[in-house]
Amino acid sequence: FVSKRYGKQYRLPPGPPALPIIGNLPVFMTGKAPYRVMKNLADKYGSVFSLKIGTTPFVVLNDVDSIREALHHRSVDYAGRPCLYSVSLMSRNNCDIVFGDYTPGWRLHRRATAAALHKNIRGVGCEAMGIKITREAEYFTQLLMKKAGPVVDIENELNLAIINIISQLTFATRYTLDDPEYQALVDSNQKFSSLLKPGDPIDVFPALKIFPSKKLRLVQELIGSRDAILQKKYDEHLATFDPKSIRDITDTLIATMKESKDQNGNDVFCADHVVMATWDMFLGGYEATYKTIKWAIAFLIHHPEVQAKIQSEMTAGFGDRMPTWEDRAKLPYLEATVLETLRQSSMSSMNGPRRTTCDTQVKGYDVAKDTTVFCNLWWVHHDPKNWKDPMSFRPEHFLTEDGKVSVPRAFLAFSLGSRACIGSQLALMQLILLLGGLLQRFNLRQAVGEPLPDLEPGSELVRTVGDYTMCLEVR
Ligand code: HEM
Repeated sequence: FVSKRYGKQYRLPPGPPALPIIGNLPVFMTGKAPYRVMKNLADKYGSVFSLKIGTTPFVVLNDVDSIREALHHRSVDYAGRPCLYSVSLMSRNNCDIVFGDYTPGWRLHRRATAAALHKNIRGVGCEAMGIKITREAEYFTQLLMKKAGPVVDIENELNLAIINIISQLTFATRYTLDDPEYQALVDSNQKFSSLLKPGDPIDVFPALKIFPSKKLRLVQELIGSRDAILQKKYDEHLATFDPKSIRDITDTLIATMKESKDQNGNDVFCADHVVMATWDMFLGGYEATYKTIKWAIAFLIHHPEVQAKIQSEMTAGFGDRMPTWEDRAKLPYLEATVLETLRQSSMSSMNGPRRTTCDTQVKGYDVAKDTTVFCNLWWVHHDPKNWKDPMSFRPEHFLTEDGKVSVPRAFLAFSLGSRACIGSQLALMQLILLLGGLLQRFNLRQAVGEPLPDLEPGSELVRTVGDYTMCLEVR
């Protein structure tokens, strides 16, 4: 595993032999979930190993120490994103945060968007997000009251609650279930995430873009339907913008856009950056949170004893009213249940792909500039070296003996370093307040005559629990 370049010796991570042209692409074609395949390769080659997909080099990190070293201690070295052709189309040539590469312009964009998000969460010049989410939890449970019964599907109501939280934050707008704009927003978000598949031929061999393909047609259709909403919202905000009355994140970002100039007086933050940041709010804020709550409810149906503990905690803390963000300190068991859901589900199983921005190292191995790096968060969250009884759903993984919340260093659901999730606080607020509100009003039980939710997801990179129904018992 020692290679020589320009007379210098490099110690490269080991890995399976690669075929000409396609490299190790066949390892992704077994039908097995990629994070399981990576764990099996780690057993054979060690927790840091390398692969090639087409001609692109990949390094996969499978243990908490190497991930912390790379993403935290060498944060900037690992802060790039690989540029995928399909993604650059969707993100207006990488003008967004999630997919954009690590450049001075991107850093400004991320800083401005994170600042806008935190101002709106705290409620600087507008109502704080905690209040909005508690109110949304109230609407959510009122809609469910009409549906309670032995076999209930809550998908539509849950979708609506989360879209409404994100669209209040982003556009100061709420929807009803029958609003066509709401339906279009849900459809375009769900279809976009289904297009983000690793190893797609168009991304491995971008020269294929000259041939018509179903994927590219779908990407173009979805860009059209997404922009019909996001661009329209931006145009409306710009036309009515008043710096003395900031309504939401879009206004906060428009204010930043109007102020941002580089040393030569050129604009460095344009309309595309604002529109793509609003897309990021939906990509992260809606999709990830929706999928995690769906996981949480599935685990809770399997574990009525966990529901009972959360309900007693709420009764002891503040009676039978809806929980607020100020109640968080009184709800350690609920918070631990949310963290355990994030660990067990490991929705973002391999983290976002990173690109090395320079020649660097990890665990004593050399990693060349422009290597794509994946982190096997699923395995770190299930490795018995890190967790006692890792396959069981136990909120106690996140509690000290005296019942206080404690987050172990192997918990990486929101990633680490200069590209860590900017929405982790908002995500926790949504998860704690929506789940708390739901359990305050209902017991969640196995649907009568139906199986328990299936907790084994398919083989996709984004681990998603399948659809299920439940028995919703009013308390
Ligand atoms: C349960 C909910 C969520 C989970 C599990 C989650 C997890 C993650 C993960 C693993 C990353 C990848 C970071 C990396 O590449 O290292 C990420 C990135 C990101 N998340 Fe979240 N996230 C959630 C909710 C949110 C919310 C609510 C927002 C905003 C409203 C958000 C916005 C973002 C953005 C903008 C990025 C890109 C950061 C960058 O590339 O610099 N996320 N998230």
